[in-house]
Amino acid sequence: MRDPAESPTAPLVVESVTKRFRQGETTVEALRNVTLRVSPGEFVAVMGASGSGKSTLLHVMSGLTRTDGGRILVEGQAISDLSDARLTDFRRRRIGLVFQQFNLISALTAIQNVMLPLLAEGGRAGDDAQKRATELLERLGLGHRVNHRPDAMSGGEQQRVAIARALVTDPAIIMADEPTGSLDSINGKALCTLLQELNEREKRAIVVVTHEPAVAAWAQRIVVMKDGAICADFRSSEFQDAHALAGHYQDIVASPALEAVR
Ligand SMILES: Nc1ncnc2c1ncn2[C@@H]1O[C@H](COP(=O)(O)OP(=O)(O)OP(=O)(O)O)[C@@H](O)[C@H]1O
Repeated sequence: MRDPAESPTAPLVVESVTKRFRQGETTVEALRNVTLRVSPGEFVAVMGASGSGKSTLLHVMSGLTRTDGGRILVEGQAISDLSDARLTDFRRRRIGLVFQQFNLISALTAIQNVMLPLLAEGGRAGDDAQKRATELLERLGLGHRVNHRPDAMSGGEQQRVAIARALVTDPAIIMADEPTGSLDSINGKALCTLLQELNEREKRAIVVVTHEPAVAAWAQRIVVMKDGAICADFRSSEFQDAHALAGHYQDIVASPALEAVR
């Protein structure tokens, strides 16, 4: 019988993943046996205190960092089985990555930044790539910024360019690491609204790492990490508002005797 965890329709499956780092004489267990399944069209927020392992989890899920044990499957593809070159190619095509610092190339215009993942592909180069990048920028309200360089754009605009770049290959999943971390509250809220629209209208699977309950409240499901393990997994709809959700999250983080839920 087929293992349901290997369903090709699951955009992301994390199976018993471990990751250790050497820090001088000691070894830090950044991820301890983490298991997580993201269903098609699901919007998941990963929360946790500083050092709990959120960024490490995002890095291994996206193939930026190799695991020490366990498996990561993106659309059924075990990314740990891929060579470095094939993993780089797979990540470019199937995973849309968004970072706190936008990570745009400053010498390139907005449209050139968005086209980059397609140009690396070769097949969709040229007019097609330009058309798709223009459409995406227009859809994200940046039609008037197509030929601007990042330093001539606001933080909110730069992050929308980064989202357009993440979407341009029509990836299986969007993964974002503190995407509102460099934005003011108005632009942060606009970014969350955009992510929610992409999730609701286009059924995009999204995983956002954040330490802010106000950001996590936009997701349907919230997993909380503590000491490298998932210690809570609940739905945001269980809470009346972001304030109530923040209270629950603080209780979880403050609780001394938590056991991993998975
Ligand atoms: N490259 C590295 N080398 C050594 N230790 C690391 C490395 N990356 C992470 N760690 C350690 O792994 C643990 C988890 O770190 P991680 O950055 O994933 O946490 P985080 O929850 O994302 O924290 P923050 O919210 O502060 O970014 C921490 O103890 C951290 O010091």
